[in-house]
Amino acid sequence: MIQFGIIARNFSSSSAVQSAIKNVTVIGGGLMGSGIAQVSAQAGQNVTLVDVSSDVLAKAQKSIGTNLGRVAKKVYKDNPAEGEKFVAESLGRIKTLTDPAEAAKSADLVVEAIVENMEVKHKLFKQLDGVAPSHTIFASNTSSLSINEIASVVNRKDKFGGLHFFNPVPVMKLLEVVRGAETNDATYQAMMSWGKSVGKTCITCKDTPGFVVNRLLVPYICEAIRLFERGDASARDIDIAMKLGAGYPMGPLELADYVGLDTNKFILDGWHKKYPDQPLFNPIPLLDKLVSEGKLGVKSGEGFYKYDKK
Ligand SMILES: C[C@H](O)CC(=O)SCCNC(=O)CCNC(=O)[C@H](O)C(C)(C)COP(=O)(O)OP(=O)(O)OC[C@H]1O[C@@H](n2cnc3c(N)ncnc32)[C@H](O)[C@@H]1OP(=O)(O)O
Ligand SMILES: NC(=O)c1ccc[n+]([C@@H]2O[C@H](COP(=O)([O-])OP(=O)(O)OC[C@H]3O[C@@H](n4cnc5c(N)ncnc54)[C@H](O)[C@@H]3O)[C@@H](O)[C@H]2O)c1
Repeated sequence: MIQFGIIARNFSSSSAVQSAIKNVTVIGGGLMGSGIAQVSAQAGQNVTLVDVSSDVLAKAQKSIGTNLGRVAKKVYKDNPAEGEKFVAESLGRIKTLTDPAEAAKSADLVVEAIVENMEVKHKLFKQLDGVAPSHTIFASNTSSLSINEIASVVNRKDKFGGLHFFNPVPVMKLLEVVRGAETNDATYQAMMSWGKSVGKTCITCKDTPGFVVNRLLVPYICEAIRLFERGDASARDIDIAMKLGAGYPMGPLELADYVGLDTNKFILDGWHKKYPDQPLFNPIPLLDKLVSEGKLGVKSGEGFYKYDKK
């Protein structure tokens, strides 16, 4: 029910926050990009969703339609015709393209949600910097990479920041707004208002590893894996403990499976390489083993638990 509140706020005219940003280009049509496109379109913005794969774009449009339907069913439960109109209009605001450069030409804001790889992100932003209008703000949804390092390849460093959403995007209420070393006040303010306009509660973060949430969440998940690895408690009991004893919606091992064990490992390895003296970032043999066996969590059908393959 709490989730419902925030979804409704996305497009309720009485509480909607206005943003000067009207045209948003979301690059990467996977799990996060499709969610970011959805909440933007729900909030009345013109969205261009870009992916290198047209199959991914078709899948994204389908899942956005399904998720908008979920929203409509709840918000317009007494007025199904209005609900259908809401879904059709929101979907109508999303166009899809496979060429990021073309999509950036008309953007006020570009939100990048592509693969978590510095080189690939650099290549993309370098290309976009040459074609996007000078007023266009660039933002990355990176989970664990440095915003300053991503921004290092563009000229518009003052118009570059982080917009870190959480999975599932339509449900999770937080947006971390990351100020890089050179992000100027106007860009920061524009990112904050845009975040509010898409229904999120925004917090301000510095460009430190994991910002706020992942800096706390990743070591917490890792400690749970280590606890399980030592044989101190079963996976089920660890998860029950944190749900019933600490009020978390998911236990840490369920959450690790949900986020993806490969993603957890990628973040940990990256931080370990950069900060070898921080014991919280040390590699975890059990995590390495599960990933090497292809046990990546929900998406692969098995991690700490078994799942029906999607
Ligand atoms: C690693 C990265 O950088 C950062 C991250 O993203 S870290 C991960 C952050 N995410 C979390 O911590 C998630 C923790 N888990 C949760 O909050 C909840 O378990 C959950 C929201 C995922 C699911 O909630 P749960 O009550 O178990 O399931 P369910 O009843 O199916 O869903 C609750 C609501 O969310 C909606 N929902 C669930 N999954 C959804 C999805 N993928 N898309 C859209 N809506 C969804 C449901 O429709 C339902 O809406 P309602 O309450 O209005 O009816
Ligand atoms: N999954 C999460 O829980 C989560 C949460 C917050 C932030 N993030 C971050 O968001 C980003 C995306 O994560 P995701 O889980 O959505 O990944 P994903 O694999 O679901 O989607 C990434 C998409 O980007 C596309 N892509 C790759 N290179 C591209 C390019 N050059 N141009 C256009 N499209 C390209 C891929 O085809 C793929 O569809 C990553 O930086 C990740 O760290 C992920």
